[in-house]
Amino acid sequence: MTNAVVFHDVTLRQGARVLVRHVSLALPAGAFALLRGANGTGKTTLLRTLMGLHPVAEGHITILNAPPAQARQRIGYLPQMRQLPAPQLEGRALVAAAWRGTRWGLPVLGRTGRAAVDRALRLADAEKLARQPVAQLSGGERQRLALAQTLLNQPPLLLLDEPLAGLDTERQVETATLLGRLHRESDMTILVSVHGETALDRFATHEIILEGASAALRDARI
Ligand SMILES: Nc1ncnc2c1ncn2[C@@H]1O[C@H](COP(=O)(O)OP(=O)(O)OP(=O)(O)O)[C@@H](O)[C@H]1O
Repeated sequence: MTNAVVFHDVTLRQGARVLVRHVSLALPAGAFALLRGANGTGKTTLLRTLMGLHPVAEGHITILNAPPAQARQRIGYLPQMRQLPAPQLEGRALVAAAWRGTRWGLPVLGRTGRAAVDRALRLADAEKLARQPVAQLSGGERQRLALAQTLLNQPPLLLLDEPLAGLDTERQVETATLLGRLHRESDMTILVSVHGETALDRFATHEIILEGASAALRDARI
Protein backbone atom coordinates (compact mmCIF):
# COMPACT_ATOMS: atom_id res chain seq x y z
CA MET A 1 0.00 0.00 0.00
CA THR A 2 1.55 3.30 -1.02
CA ASN A 3 -1.29 5.63 -0.03
CA ALA A 4 -3.18 5.43 3.25
CA VAL A 5 -5.93 7.93 2.35
CA VAL A 6 -7.04 8.94 -1.15
CA PHE A 7 -9.70 11.53 -2.03
CA HIS A 8 -11.16 11.12 -5.52
CA ASP A 9 -12.88 14.38 -6.48
CA VAL A 10 -14.54 14.59 -3.06
CA THR A 11 -17.21 17.06 -1.98
CA LEU A 12 -18.26 17.12 1.69
CA ARG A 13 -21.32 18.91 3.03
CA GLN A 14 -22.62 19.61 6.49
CA GLY A 15 -26.26 20.57 6.10
CA ALA A 16 -26.43 23.29 3.43
CA ARG A 17 -22.76 24.20 3.84
CA VAL A 18 -20.07 22.87 1.53
CA LEU A 19 -16.96 22.08 3.59
CA VAL A 20 -14.80 20.68 0.81
CA ARG A 21 -15.46 21.00 -2.94
CA HIS A 22 -14.05 18.62 -5.60
CA VAL A 23 -10.87 17.74 -3.75
CA SER A 24 -8.44 15.07 -4.90
CA LEU A 25 -5.40 14.20 -2.81
CA ALA A 26 -3.36 11.21 -1.69
CA LEU A 27 -1.73 10.89 1.71
CA PRO A 28 1.19 8.43 1.56
CA ALA A 29 1.28 5.51 3.96
CA GLY A 30 3.64 6.21 6.85
CA ALA A 31 3.03 9.97 6.81
CA PHE A 32 2.68 12.08 9.95
CA ALA A 33 0.16 14.61 8.68
CA LEU A 34 -1.44 17.62 10.31
CA LEU A 35 -4.98 18.56 9.31
CA ARG A 36 -4.98 22.33 9.65
CA GLY A 37 -7.91 24.69 9.58
CA ALA A 38 -9.58 27.44 11.58
CA ASN A 39 -12.55 26.65 13.84
CA GLY A 40 -15.51 25.38 11.87
CA THR A 41 -13.64 24.64 8.62
CA GLY A 42 -14.59 20.97 8.86
CA LYS A 43 -11.69 19.11 10.49
CA THR A 44 -13.89 17.00 12.74
CA THR A 45 -16.34 16.30 9.93
CA LEU A 46 -13.50 15.24 7.65
CA LEU A 47 -12.11 12.84 10.26
CA ARG A 48 -15.60 11.45 10.89
CA THR A 49 -15.98 10.97 7.14
CA LEU A 50 -12.76 8.94 7.07
CA MET A 51 -14.30 6.72 9.74
CA GLY A 52 -17.42 6.23 7.62
CA LEU A 53 -19.48 8.18 10.18
CA HIS A 54 -20.38 11.05 7.85
CA PRO A 55 -21.42 10.61 4.18
CA VAL A 56 -19.41 11.79 1.20
CA ALA A 57 -21.65 14.05 -0.89
CA GLU A 58 -19.80 13.51 -4.19
CA GLY A 59 -16.76 11.55 -5.30
CA HIS A 60 -15.31 8.81 -3.11
CA ILE A 61 -12.63 8.10 -0.52
CA THR A 62 -10.31 5.11 -0.36
CA ILE A 63 -8.72 4.47 3.01
CA LEU A 64 -6.32 1.59 3.65
CA ASN A 65 -7.35 0.35 0.19
CA ALA A 66 -11.04 0.12 1.14
CA PRO A 67 -14.12 2.33 1.46
CA PRO A 68 -14.22 4.10 4.88
CA ALA A 69 -16.91 1.92 6.47
CA GLN A 70 -14.92 -1.21 5.63
CA ALA A 71 -11.64 0.22 6.87
CA ARG A 72 -13.06 1.41 10.21
CA GLN A 73 -11.91 -1.67 12.18
CA ARG A 74 -8.33 -0.89 11.20
CA ILE A 75 -8.39 2.75 12.26
CA GLY A 76 -7.54 4.08 15.72
CA TYR A 77 -9.79 7.12 16.20
CA LEU A 78 -9.47 9.59 19.06
CA PRO A 79 -12.50 11.90 18.95
CA GLN A 80 -12.38 15.43 20.29
CA MET A 81 -14.99 15.10 23.03
CA ARG A 82 -13.39 12.66 25.37
CA GLN A 83 -15.50 12.34 28.45
CA LEU A 84 -14.35 8.85 29.25
CA PRO A 85 -17.23 6.57 30.21
CA ALA A 86 -17.20 4.53 33.41
CA PRO A 87 -15.11 6.82 35.67
CA GLN A 88 -15.15 4.13 38.37
CA LEU A 89 -12.92 1.89 36.24
CA GLU A 90 -9.18 1.76 36.74
CA GLY A 91 -7.03 2.88 33.82
CA ARG A 92 -6.07 -0.61 32.80
CA ALA A 93 -9.67 -1.85 32.68
CA LEU A 94 -10.68 1.16 30.63
CA VAL A 95 -8.02 0.42 28.02
CA ALA A 96 -8.88 -3.30 28.06
CA ALA A 97 -12.53 -2.45 27.34
CA ALA A 98 -11.51 -1.53 23.78
CA TRP A 99 -10.07 -4.97 23.05
CA ARG A 100 -11.04 -6.16 19.58
CA GLY A 101 -14.19 -4.13 19.26
CA THR A 102 -15.74 -5.24 22.57
CA ARG A 103 -19.06 -3.44 22.70
CA TRP A 104 -20.67 -4.29 25.99
CA GLY A 105 -19.14 -5.10 29.34
CA LEU A 106 -15.52 -5.86 30.06
CA PRO A 107 -13.76 -8.52 28.04
CA VAL A 108 -12.04 -11.39 29.79
CA LEU A 109 -8.56 -11.14 28.35
CA GLY A 110 -6.27 -14.05 27.62
CA ARG A 111 -2.51 -13.77 27.53
CA THR A 112 -2.48 -12.08 24.11
CA GLY A 113 -5.00 -9.48 25.20
CA ARG A 114 -3.17 -8.73 28.42
CA ALA A 115 0.12 -8.31 26.53
CA ALA A 116 -1.64 -5.96 24.08
CA VAL A 117 -2.95 -3.84 26.97
CA ASP A 118 0.55 -3.68 28.51
CA ARG A 119 1.99 -2.62 25.16
CA ALA A 120 -0.66 0.08 24.57
CA LEU A 121 -0.18 1.49 28.09
CA ARG A 122 3.57 1.59 27.54
CA LEU A 123 3.33 3.26 24.13
CA ALA A 124 0.99 5.93 25.48
CA ASP A 125 3.20 6.47 28.53
CA ALA A 126 0.24 5.52 30.70
CA GLU A 127 1.65 2.62 32.73
CA LYS A 128 1.49 4.61 35.97
CA LEU A 129 -2.21 5.21 35.41
CA ALA A 130 -3.10 1.52 35.14
CA ARG A 131 -4.24 1.11 38.75
CA GLN A 132 -5.81 4.52 39.26
CA PRO A 133 -9.55 5.18 39.06
CA VAL A 134 -10.25 7.22 35.95
CA ALA A 135 -12.37 9.67 37.98
CA GLN A 136 -9.25 10.79 39.86
CA LEU A 137 -7.15 11.55 36.77
CA SER A 138 -6.42 14.92 35.17
CA GLY A 139 -7.54 15.75 31.64
CA GLY A 140 -4.05 15.07 30.27
CA GLU A 141 -3.85 11.71 32.06
CA ARG A 142 -7.26 10.68 30.76
CA GLN A 143 -6.12 11.59 27.32
CA ARG A 144 -3.12 9.27 27.59
CA LEU A 145 -5.50 6.43 28.49
CA ALA A 146 -7.72 7.33 25.53
CA LEU A 147 -4.63 7.24 23.32
CA ALA A 148 -3.69 3.83 24.76
CA GLN A 149 -7.20 2.65 23.82
CA THR A 150 -6.76 3.80 20.24
CA LEU A 151 -3.41 1.96 20.03
CA LEU A 152 -4.69 -1.27 21.56
CA ASN A 153 -5.50 -3.18 18.37
CA GLN A 154 -2.34 -1.98 16.58
CA PRO A 155 -4.15 0.04 13.89
CA PRO A 156 -2.11 0.97 10.78
CA LEU A 157 -3.83 4.39 10.77
CA LEU A 158 -4.40 6.82 13.65
CA LEU A 159 -6.88 9.71 13.37
CA LEU A 160 -6.55 12.13 16.30
CA ASP A 161 -8.96 15.04 16.64
CA GLU A 162 -7.18 17.98 18.32
CA PRO A 163 -5.28 15.92 20.90
CA LEU A 164 -3.50 19.03 22.21
CA ALA A 165 -6.70 20.97 22.95
CA GLY A 166 -7.15 21.74 26.63
CA LEU A 167 -3.60 20.78 27.64
CA ASP A 168 -1.12 23.20 29.18
CA THR A 169 2.05 23.99 27.21
CA GLU A 170 4.17 21.41 28.98
CA ARG A 171 1.62 18.64 28.39
CA GLN A 172 1.27 19.71 24.76
CA VAL A 173 5.01 19.27 24.24
CA GLU A 174 4.90 15.90 26.04
CA THR A 175 2.01 14.66 23.90
CA ALA A 176 3.63 15.91 20.68
CA THR A 177 6.93 14.22 21.59
CA LEU A 178 5.09 10.99 22.37
CA LEU A 179 3.27 11.05 19.02
CA GLY A 180 6.51 11.90 17.20
CA ARG A 181 8.19 8.90 18.82
CA LEU A 182 5.25 6.62 18.01
CA HIS A 183 5.52 7.65 14.38
CA ARG A 184 9.29 7.18 14.25
CA GLU A 185 9.16 3.75 15.84
CA SER A 186 6.23 2.30 13.87
CA ASP A 187 4.84 2.03 10.34
CA MET A 188 1.68 3.87 11.32
CA THR A 189 0.15 6.66 9.30
CA ILE A 190 -0.93 9.44 11.66
CA LEU A 191 -3.35 12.25 10.82
CA VAL A 192 -3.88 14.86 13.54
CA SER A 193 -6.19 17.86 13.44
CA VAL A 194 -4.80 21.10 14.85
CA HIS A 195 -5.31 24.79 14.56
CA GLY A 196 -2.59 27.38 14.73
CA GLU A 197 1.06 26.59 15.33
CA THR A 198 1.57 23.64 17.63
CA ALA A 199 4.25 21.53 19.26
CA LEU A 200 3.41 18.89 16.63
CA ASP A 201 4.68 20.98 13.74
CA ARG A 202 8.27 19.82 13.91
CA PHE A 203 7.25 16.16 13.61
CA ALA A 204 4.96 16.58 10.61
CA THR A 205 5.89 15.17 7.22
CA HIS A 206 2.71 16.49 5.52
CA GLU A 207 -0.04 19.04 6.02
CA ILE A 208 -3.59 19.10 4.74
CA ILE A 209 -4.81 22.70 4.79
CA LEU A 210 -8.57 23.24 4.99
CA GLU A 211 -9.59 26.69 3.86
CA GLY A 212 -12.71 28.06 2.22
CA ALA A 213 -14.04 24.71 0.90
CA SER A 214 -10.67 23.68 -0.50
CA ALA A 215 -8.25 21.16 0.92
CA ALA A 216 -4.63 21.06 -0.20
CA LEU A 217 -1.96 18.54 0.71
CA ARG A 218 1.61 19.69 0.97
CA ASP A 219 4.93 18.29 2.08
CA ALA A 220 5.69 19.82 5.48
CA ARG A 221 9.45 19.29 5.26
CA ILE A 222 10.05 21.56 2.29
N1 LIG B 1 -24.21 17.93 13.45
C1 LIG B 1 -24.12 19.08 12.77
N2 LIG B 1 -25.16 19.61 12.16
C2 LIG B 1 -25.06 20.76 11.45
N3 LIG B 1 -23.92 21.44 11.31
C3 LIG B 1 -22.83 20.95 11.90
C4 LIG B 1 -22.86 19.73 12.66
N4 LIG B 1 -21.62 19.50 13.12
C5 LIG B 1 -20.85 20.51 12.67
N5 LIG B 1 -21.57 21.38 11.94
C6 LIG B 1 -21.06 22.57 11.24
O1 LIG B 1 -20.18 22.12 10.23
C7 LIG B 1 -19.03 22.95 10.16
C8 LIG B 1 -17.76 22.14 10.36
O2 LIG B 1 -17.73 21.67 11.70
P1 LIG B 1 -16.50 20.82 12.25
O3 LIG B 1 -16.81 20.48 13.68
O4 LIG B 1 -16.22 19.71 11.32
O5 LIG B 1 -15.31 21.89 12.18
P2 LIG B 1 -13.89 21.90 12.88
O6 LIG B 1 -12.93 22.41 11.88
O7 LIG B 1 -13.59 20.56 13.49
O8 LIG B 1 -14.11 22.97 14.02
P3 LIG B 1 -13.38 23.14 15.47
O9 LIG B 1 -11.95 23.52 15.20
O10 LIG B 1 -14.16 24.27 16.08
O11 LIG B 1 -13.53 21.84 16.21
C9 LIG B 1 -19.24 24.05 11.20
O12 LIG B 1 -19.78 25.16 10.53
C10 LIG B 1 -20.25 23.46 12.15
O13 LIG B 1 -21.02 24.46 12.73
